[in-house]
Amino acid sequence: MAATSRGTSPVPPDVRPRLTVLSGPSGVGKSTVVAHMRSVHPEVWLSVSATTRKPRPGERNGVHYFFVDDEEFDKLIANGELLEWAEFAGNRYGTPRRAVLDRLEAGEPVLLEIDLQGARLVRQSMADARLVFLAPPSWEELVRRLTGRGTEAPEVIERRLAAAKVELAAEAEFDTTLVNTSVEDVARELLALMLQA
Ligand SMILES: Nc1nc2c(ncn2[C@@H]2O[C@H](COP(=O)(O)OP(=O)(O)O)[C@@H](O)[C@H]2O)c(=O)[nH]1
Ligand SMILES: Nc1ncnc2c1ncn2[C@@H]1O[C@H](COP(=O)(O)OP(=O)(O)O)[C@@H](O)[C@H]1O
Repeated sequence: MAATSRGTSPVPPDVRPRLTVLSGPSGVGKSTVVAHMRSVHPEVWLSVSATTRKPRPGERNGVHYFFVDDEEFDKLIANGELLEWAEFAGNRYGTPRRAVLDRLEAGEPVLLEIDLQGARLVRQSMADARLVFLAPPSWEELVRRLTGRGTEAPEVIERRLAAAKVELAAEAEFDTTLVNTSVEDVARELLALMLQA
């Protein structure tokens, strides 16, 4: 079982953890980097978003996302249960508010993996959040990764690449950029950032 008790937390006692937001274009490797970091440090907590997107093969409800329909998503918004939400490439995604605030109040580092619009909303509502941009080594490599993943139809890939152009242009809004050349290196750097005061 994953270690979750405070005793196994990687947070040094004198550090007050902040909210870290990891963003970057579709296909850059956000999920891969986060999965690697959590395989090495299972005690690091990652917010699980709600989405109206259909699950991909292997994705599990409550683990990768909370998969909901449009009506349920409307209710989450109406009840104020989302810290932020955005529409991305035809689906809606949102961060459940309560779980994030509980973790921060408990003094644990919190990681959100969300899109550019969500990152901007978090910056507005939580001024001390740390925004980390995950960049591809090159545009060609981003196209290769998104296409090579093989999870989206060609027209969905086109929408995501169009969104990627917008996202890449927003890099300067972030506090830090990490270039995803080596998954292991980036995962280590991301954890180090999360544990910084
Ligand atoms: N604003 C916002 N974006 C999210 C949330 N959860 C996931 N996303 C983003 O939605 C986009 C699409 O996610 P997904 O369909 O899983 O595709 P993938 O990230 O390319 O594998 C990505 O940029 C995610 O980071 C959320 O709760 N809020
Ligand atoms: N550093 C890397 N080098 C090579 N391929 C990578 C790297 N990081 C991720 N990938 C691959 O790129 C594809 C997209 O990664 P994924 O984590 O799904 O991206 P995102 O979550 O940002 O959409 C996957 O096939 C993944 O295996």
